[in-house]
Amino acid sequence: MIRLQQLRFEPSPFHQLELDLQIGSGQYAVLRGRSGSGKTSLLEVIAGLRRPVSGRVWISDREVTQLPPEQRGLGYVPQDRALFRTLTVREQLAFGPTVHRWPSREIAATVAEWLDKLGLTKLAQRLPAGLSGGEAARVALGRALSLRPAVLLLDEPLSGLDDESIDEVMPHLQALRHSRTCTVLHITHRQSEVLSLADVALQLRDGAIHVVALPNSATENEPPRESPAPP
Ligand SMILES: Nc1ncnc2c1ncn2[C@@H]1O[C@H](COP(=O)(O)OP(=O)(O)OP(=O)(O)O)[C@@H](O)[C@H]1O
Repeated sequence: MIRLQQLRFEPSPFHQLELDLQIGSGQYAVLRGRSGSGKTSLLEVIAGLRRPVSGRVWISDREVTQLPPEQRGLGYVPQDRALFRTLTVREQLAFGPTVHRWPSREIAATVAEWLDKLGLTKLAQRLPAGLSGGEAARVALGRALSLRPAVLLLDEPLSGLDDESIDEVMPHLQALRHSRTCTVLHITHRQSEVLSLADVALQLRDGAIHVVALPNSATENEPPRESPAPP
């Protein structure tokens, strides 16, 4: 669950806004907004990388507004993916659990699980420089998921990918949606990603987060289990 209460943040003009939002546990929310509307800044506030001017951030029934990023229980895939240049694919996935001092057997098991789920096992020894765009996107996803976060923040996870690479990554995002194992907030410019993935479609516009109606095709089999609070 992600809950934002009367959230105001820098840079200007966003410090004049008060954003309210609730995304229910296990829901996959897709947020659109014009370039420069503040989507990345909002994700950074939720992740703890940018301090809000005022307001509160809740993750899974726990207020995290004052907590550093690593104590918030979330995974974050930044827009540029920011893979570690000198770490292999296996080491990227092991990074979070290692920093959090998981037992080595548990680290090995979770890394093996995510390498397998994301189709990365054969690439485990590769460095990021040797990866295609679709492979790098899957590694960034695996690095964020290996800590089993309650909340996953995805900043344009398919940006810069050609159609074939999108087809390669999309099934993993859809599997994540259907697994209901974590609450996802996914930023995009593309309506196609809303239609393929969203339980909840949101738009950042005129200083507020609006809930956008989804065509039946996106929800016909699986209606959202909980509606976000009205903005
Ligand atoms: N550290 C900063 N200092 C000053 N201005 C900033 C800073 N970071 C972002 N901005 C500005 O805030 C505005 C919102 O940026 P942000 O990256 O959050 O928008 P966005 O909706 O994610 O855009 P895009 O879709 O193009 O990625 C932009 O005008 C940007 O130039």
